[in-house]
Amino acid sequence: MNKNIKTRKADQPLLEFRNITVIKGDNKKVLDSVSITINAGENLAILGPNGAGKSSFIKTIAREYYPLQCDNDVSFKVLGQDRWNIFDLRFLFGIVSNDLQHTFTRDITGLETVLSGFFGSVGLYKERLTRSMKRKAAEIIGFLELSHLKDRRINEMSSGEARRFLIGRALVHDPRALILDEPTNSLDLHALYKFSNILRKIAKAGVNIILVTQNIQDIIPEIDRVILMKKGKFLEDGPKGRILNGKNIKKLFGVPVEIKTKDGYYYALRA
Ligand SMILES: Nc1ncnc2c1ncn2[C@@H]1O[C@H](COP(=O)(O)OP(=O)(O)OP(=O)(O)O)[C@@H](O)[C@H]1O
Repeated sequence: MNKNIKTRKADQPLLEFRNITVIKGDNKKVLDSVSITINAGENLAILGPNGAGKSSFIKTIAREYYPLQCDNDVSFKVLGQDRWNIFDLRFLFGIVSNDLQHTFTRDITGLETVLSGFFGSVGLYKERLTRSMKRKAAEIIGFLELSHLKDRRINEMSSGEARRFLIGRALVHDPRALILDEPTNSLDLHALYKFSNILRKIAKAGVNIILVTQNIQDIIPEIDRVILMKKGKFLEDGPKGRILNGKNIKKLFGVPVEIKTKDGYYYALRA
Protein backbone atom coordinates (compact mmCIF):
# COMPACT_ATOMS: atom_id res chain seq x y z
CA MET A 1 0.00 0.00 0.00
CA ASN A 2 1.13 3.54 -0.76
CA LYS A 3 3.21 5.08 2.01
CA ASN A 4 0.88 8.11 2.01
CA ILE A 5 -1.83 5.97 3.45
CA LYS A 6 0.11 5.64 6.67
CA THR A 7 -0.83 7.83 9.56
CA ARG A 8 0.33 11.39 9.22
CA LYS A 9 1.36 13.17 12.36
CA ALA A 10 -1.03 15.72 13.73
CA ASP A 11 -0.45 17.95 16.73
CA GLN A 12 -4.20 18.26 17.31
CA PRO A 13 -6.53 15.47 18.40
CA LEU A 14 -8.20 13.91 15.43
CA LEU A 15 -11.56 14.52 17.03
CA GLU A 16 -12.61 16.40 20.14
CA PHE A 17 -16.27 16.35 21.09
CA ARG A 18 -17.45 17.75 24.40
CA ASN A 19 -21.03 17.69 25.68
CA ILE A 20 -22.52 16.81 22.31
CA THR A 21 -26.28 16.38 22.40
CA VAL A 22 -28.26 15.62 19.25
CA ILE A 23 -32.04 15.65 19.20
CA LYS A 24 -34.04 13.90 16.50
CA GLY A 25 -37.63 12.95 15.81
CA ASP A 26 -40.01 13.51 18.65
CA ASN A 27 -37.52 15.24 20.96
CA LYS A 28 -35.37 12.12 21.24
CA LYS A 29 -31.80 12.56 22.47
CA VAL A 30 -29.99 10.26 20.05
CA LEU A 31 -26.74 11.54 21.60
CA ASP A 32 -26.89 12.67 25.19
CA SER A 33 -23.99 14.86 26.32
CA VAL A 34 -21.31 12.74 24.68
CA SER A 35 -17.66 13.66 25.22
CA ILE A 36 -14.74 11.99 23.50
CA THR A 37 -11.22 12.77 22.35
CA ILE A 38 -9.69 10.58 19.68
CA ASN A 39 -5.99 11.11 19.08
CA ALA A 40 -4.17 10.45 15.83
CA GLY A 41 -2.89 6.91 15.80
CA GLU A 42 -5.65 5.44 17.98
CA ASN A 43 -7.72 2.42 16.99
CA LEU A 44 -10.96 2.16 18.88
CA ALA A 45 -14.26 0.33 18.99
CA ILE A 46 -17.64 1.64 20.05
CA LEU A 47 -19.71 -1.25 21.31
CA GLY A 48 -23.41 -1.06 22.06
CA PRO A 49 -26.79 -2.70 21.57
CA ASN A 50 -29.36 -1.82 18.89
CA GLY A 51 -30.56 1.74 19.21
CA ALA A 52 -27.62 2.83 21.40
CA GLY A 53 -26.87 5.79 19.13
CA LYS A 54 -23.79 4.38 17.39
CA SER A 55 -24.85 5.31 13.86
CA SER A 56 -26.01 8.71 15.11
CA PHE A 57 -22.51 9.29 16.50
CA ILE A 58 -21.01 8.55 13.06
CA LYS A 59 -23.57 10.81 11.38
CA THR A 60 -22.57 13.56 13.80
CA ILE A 61 -18.89 13.12 12.88
CA ALA A 62 -19.89 13.37 9.19
CA ARG A 63 -22.09 16.40 10.01
CA GLU A 64 -25.25 14.79 8.79
CA TYR A 65 -26.49 15.43 12.34
CA TYR A 66 -25.73 18.64 14.24
CA PRO A 67 -25.47 19.08 18.00
CA LEU A 68 -27.43 21.50 20.13
CA GLN A 69 -25.40 24.59 20.91
CA CYS A 70 -27.23 25.48 24.11
CA ASP A 71 -24.22 25.20 26.37
CA ASN A 72 -20.98 27.22 26.24
CA ASP A 73 -19.01 24.13 27.05
CA VAL A 74 -19.75 22.40 23.74
CA SER A 75 -16.83 21.38 21.56
CA PHE A 76 -17.30 19.96 18.10
CA LYS A 77 -13.77 19.93 16.74
CA VAL A 78 -11.93 17.90 14.14
CA LEU A 79 -8.17 18.48 14.00
CA GLY A 80 -8.71 21.51 16.24
CA GLN A 81 -11.18 23.16 13.86
CA ASP A 82 -14.90 23.79 14.38
CA ARG A 83 -15.79 24.66 10.82
CA TRP A 84 -15.29 22.23 7.98
CA ASN A 85 -16.12 21.91 4.35
CA ILE A 86 -18.33 18.84 4.42
CA PHE A 87 -16.46 17.13 1.54
CA ASP A 88 -13.05 17.68 3.12
CA LEU A 89 -14.40 16.27 6.35
CA ARG A 90 -15.85 13.20 4.69
CA PHE A 91 -12.60 12.53 2.85
CA LEU A 92 -10.66 12.97 6.11
CA PHE A 93 -12.75 10.17 7.58
CA GLY A 94 -13.39 7.22 5.32
CA ILE A 95 -16.88 6.22 6.42
CA VAL A 96 -18.29 2.88 5.37
CA SER A 97 -21.82 2.17 6.51
CA ASN A 98 -24.64 -0.14 5.55
CA ASP A 99 -26.54 2.94 4.33
CA LEU A 100 -23.70 3.59 1.88
CA GLN A 101 -23.73 -0.02 0.74
CA HIS A 102 -27.46 0.22 0.02
CA THR A 103 -26.80 3.06 -2.45
CA PHE A 104 -24.48 0.82 -4.49
CA THR A 105 -27.13 -1.24 -6.20
CA ARG A 106 -26.57 -0.16 -9.81
CA ASP A 107 -24.43 -1.91 -12.40
CA ILE A 108 -21.11 -0.61 -11.06
CA THR A 109 -18.01 -2.77 -11.16
CA GLY A 110 -15.70 -3.20 -8.20
CA LEU A 111 -13.05 -1.08 -9.90
CA GLU A 112 -15.56 1.69 -10.67
CA THR A 113 -16.70 1.59 -7.05
CA VAL A 114 -13.19 2.29 -5.82
CA LEU A 115 -12.51 4.93 -8.50
CA SER A 116 -15.76 6.72 -7.64
CA GLY A 117 -14.25 7.46 -4.23
CA PHE A 118 -12.10 10.15 -5.88
CA PHE A 119 -15.28 12.04 -6.77
CA GLY A 120 -17.46 11.13 -3.79
CA SER A 121 -19.94 9.72 -6.31
CA VAL A 122 -21.84 6.45 -6.55
CA GLY A 123 -20.16 4.97 -9.63
CA LEU A 124 -18.62 6.90 -12.49
CA TYR A 125 -20.34 9.25 -14.90
CA LYS A 126 -18.16 11.47 -17.11
CA GLU A 127 -15.41 12.05 -14.60
CA ARG A 128 -11.86 12.42 -15.86
CA LEU A 129 -9.72 9.64 -14.51
CA THR A 130 -6.01 10.31 -14.27
CA ARG A 131 -3.31 7.70 -14.53
CA SER A 132 -2.43 8.19 -10.88
CA MET A 133 -6.07 7.58 -9.85
CA LYS A 134 -6.11 4.33 -11.81
CA ARG A 135 -2.77 3.30 -10.34
CA LYS A 136 -3.89 4.02 -6.82
CA ALA A 137 -7.21 2.20 -7.24
CA ALA A 138 -5.39 -0.87 -8.58
CA GLU A 139 -2.94 -0.73 -5.68
CA ILE A 140 -5.73 -0.57 -3.09
CA ILE A 141 -7.72 -3.34 -4.78
CA GLY A 142 -4.60 -5.53 -4.72
CA PHE A 143 -3.99 -4.70 -1.07
CA LEU A 144 -7.56 -5.66 -0.19
CA GLU A 145 -7.12 -8.95 -2.10
CA LEU A 146 -9.90 -8.12 -4.53
CA SER A 147 -8.10 -8.05 -7.91
CA HIS A 148 -9.95 -11.14 -9.15
CA LEU A 149 -13.29 -9.37 -8.58
CA LYS A 150 -12.53 -5.91 -9.93
CA ASP A 151 -14.62 -6.32 -13.10
CA ARG A 152 -17.59 -7.93 -11.38
CA ARG A 153 -20.66 -5.79 -10.74
CA ILE A 154 -21.08 -4.84 -7.13
CA ASN A 155 -24.72 -6.00 -7.14
CA GLU A 156 -23.46 -9.45 -8.12
CA MET A 157 -21.04 -9.76 -5.21
CA SER A 158 -21.51 -11.15 -1.72
CA SER A 159 -22.03 -8.61 1.07
CA GLY A 160 -18.49 -9.13 2.34
CA GLU A 161 -16.91 -8.60 -1.09
CA ALA A 162 -19.00 -5.48 -1.77
CA ARG A 163 -18.10 -4.08 1.64
CA ARG A 164 -14.39 -4.56 0.96
CA PHE A 165 -14.75 -2.60 -2.30
CA LEU A 166 -16.48 0.18 -0.36
CA ILE A 167 -13.55 0.21 2.05
CA GLY A 168 -11.30 0.54 -1.00
CA ARG A 169 -13.44 3.48 -2.12
CA ALA A 170 -12.93 5.13 1.28
CA LEU A 171 -9.16 4.52 1.21
CA VAL A 172 -8.47 6.43 -2.03
CA HIS A 173 -8.17 9.67 -0.07
CA ASP A 174 -5.70 8.29 2.48
CA PRO A 175 -8.19 9.04 5.28
CA ARG A 176 -6.97 9.83 8.77
CA ALA A 177 -9.34 7.17 10.03
CA LEU A 178 -11.56 4.53 8.57
CA ILE A 179 -14.95 4.53 10.30
CA LEU A 180 -16.83 1.28 9.94
CA ASP A 181 -20.47 1.01 10.98
CA GLU A 182 -21.47 -2.60 11.74
CA PRO A 183 -19.14 -3.97 9.05
CA THR A 184 -19.82 -7.63 9.83
CA ASN A 185 -23.61 -7.45 9.44
CA SER A 186 -24.84 -10.33 7.31
CA LEU A 187 -21.41 -11.96 6.89
CA ASP A 188 -21.14 -15.75 7.22
CA LEU A 189 -18.29 -17.27 9.22
CA HIS A 190 -15.92 -17.51 6.26
CA ALA A 191 -16.61 -13.91 5.19
CA LEU A 192 -16.26 -12.81 8.81
CA TYR A 193 -12.79 -14.34 9.15
CA LYS A 194 -11.73 -12.91 5.81
CA PHE A 195 -13.05 -9.47 6.73
CA SER A 196 -11.35 -9.53 10.11
CA ASN A 197 -8.00 -10.46 8.52
CA ILE A 198 -8.29 -7.66 5.96
CA LEU A 199 -9.17 -5.18 8.69
CA ARG A 200 -6.08 -6.24 10.64
CA LYS A 201 -3.99 -5.73 7.51
CA ILE A 202 -5.39 -2.19 7.08
CA ALA A 203 -4.71 -1.34 10.74
CA LYS A 204 -1.16 -2.70 10.46
CA ALA A 205 -0.63 -0.47 7.39
CA GLY A 206 -1.21 2.50 9.72
CA VAL A 207 -4.79 3.49 8.90
CA ASN A 208 -6.62 4.23 12.14
CA ILE A 209 -9.74 2.19 12.68
CA ILE A 210 -12.89 3.41 14.40
CA LEU A 211 -15.12 0.38 14.55
CA VAL A 212 -18.77 0.62 15.54
CA THR A 213 -20.32 -2.69 16.40
CA GLN A 214 -22.67 -4.71 18.55
CA ASN A 215 -20.42 -7.80 18.40
CA ILE A 216 -17.50 -8.18 20.78
CA GLN A 217 -15.75 -10.64 18.46
CA ASP A 218 -15.53 -7.94 15.75
CA ILE A 219 -12.92 -6.12 17.86
CA ILE A 220 -9.63 -6.98 16.17
CA PRO A 221 -6.50 -7.34 18.33
CA GLU A 222 -5.11 -4.06 16.91
CA ILE A 223 -7.92 -2.15 18.66
CA ASP A 224 -6.84 -1.20 22.19
CA ARG A 225 -9.54 1.22 23.29
CA VAL A 226 -13.19 0.32 23.76
CA ILE A 227 -16.14 2.62 24.46
CA LEU A 228 -19.43 1.19 25.67
CA MET A 229 -22.51 3.04 24.44
CA LYS A 230 -26.14 2.80 25.49
CA LYS A 231 -29.16 5.11 25.23
CA GLY A 232 -27.16 7.87 23.56
CA LYS A 233 -24.46 7.93 26.26
CA PHE A 234 -20.93 6.64 26.58
CA LEU A 235 -20.94 4.47 29.71
CA GLU A 236 -17.31 3.37 29.80
CA ASP A 237 -14.18 4.30 27.88
CA GLY A 238 -10.77 2.71 28.32
CA PRO A 239 -8.35 -0.08 27.52
CA LYS A 240 -10.04 -3.17 26.12
CA GLY A 241 -8.71 -5.47 28.86
CA ARG A 242 -10.34 -3.34 31.56
CA ILE A 243 -13.61 -2.53 29.79
CA LEU A 244 -14.58 -5.90 28.35
CA ASN A 245 -15.67 -7.80 31.43
CA GLY A 246 -18.81 -9.72 32.33
CA LYS A 247 -20.19 -6.97 34.58
CA ASN A 248 -19.91 -4.24 31.92
CA ILE A 249 -21.28 -6.42 29.14
CA LYS A 250 -24.26 -7.39 31.30
CA LYS A 251 -24.87 -3.69 31.95
CA LEU A 252 -24.75 -3.07 28.20
CA PHE A 253 -26.79 -5.95 26.79
CA GLY A 254 -28.73 -7.06 29.88
CA VAL A 255 -27.60 -10.68 29.75
CA PRO A 256 -25.14 -12.53 31.99
CA VAL A 257 -21.96 -13.43 30.10
CA GLU A 258 -18.51 -14.73 30.69
CA ILE A 259 -15.73 -13.08 28.68
CA LYS A 260 -13.05 -15.29 27.14
CA THR A 261 -10.02 -14.21 25.15
CA LYS A 262 -8.11 -16.07 22.47
CA ASP A 263 -5.37 -14.83 20.14
CA GLY A 264 -6.16 -11.22 20.98
CA TYR A 265 -9.91 -11.56 20.30
CA TYR A 266 -12.62 -11.33 22.97
CA TYR A 267 -15.73 -13.52 23.09
CA ALA A 268 -18.87 -13.32 25.22
CA LEU A 269 -20.18 -16.73 26.28
CA ARG A 270 -23.53 -17.27 27.95
CA ALA A 271 -22.85 -17.45 31.70
N1 LIG B 1 -33.33 10.89 12.24
C1 LIG B 1 -33.89 10.29 13.29
N2 LIG B 1 -35.16 10.54 13.65
C2 LIG B 1 -35.74 9.94 14.70
N3 LIG B 1 -35.11 9.05 15.49
C3 LIG B 1 -33.84 8.73 15.20
C4 LIG B 1 -33.15 9.34 14.10
N4 LIG B 1 -31.89 8.84 14.04
C5 LIG B 1 -31.80 7.96 15.06
N5 LIG B 1 -32.96 7.89 15.74
C6 LIG B 1 -33.24 7.06 16.92
O1 LIG B 1 -32.15 7.17 17.79
C7 LIG B 1 -31.84 5.91 18.38
C8 LIG B 1 -30.40 5.57 18.07
O2 LIG B 1 -30.33 5.20 16.70
P1 LIG B 1 -28.96 4.75 16.01
O3 LIG B 1 -29.30 4.28 14.63
O4 LIG B 1 -27.97 5.82 16.15
O5 LIG B 1 -28.56 3.52 16.94
P2 LIG B 1 -27.52 2.35 16.68
O6 LIG B 1 -26.78 2.15 17.95
O7 LIG B 1 -26.72 2.63 15.46
O8 LIG B 1 -28.50 1.13 16.43
P3 LIG B 1 -28.32 -0.18 15.50
O9 LIG B 1 -27.21 -0.99 16.11
O10 LIG B 1 -29.64 -0.85 15.63
O11 LIG B 1 -28.04 0.29 14.12
C9 LIG B 1 -32.85 4.92 17.84
O12 LIG B 1 -33.89 4.80 18.78
C10 LIG B 1 -33.33 5.58 16.57
O13 LIG B 1 -34.66 5.19 16.27
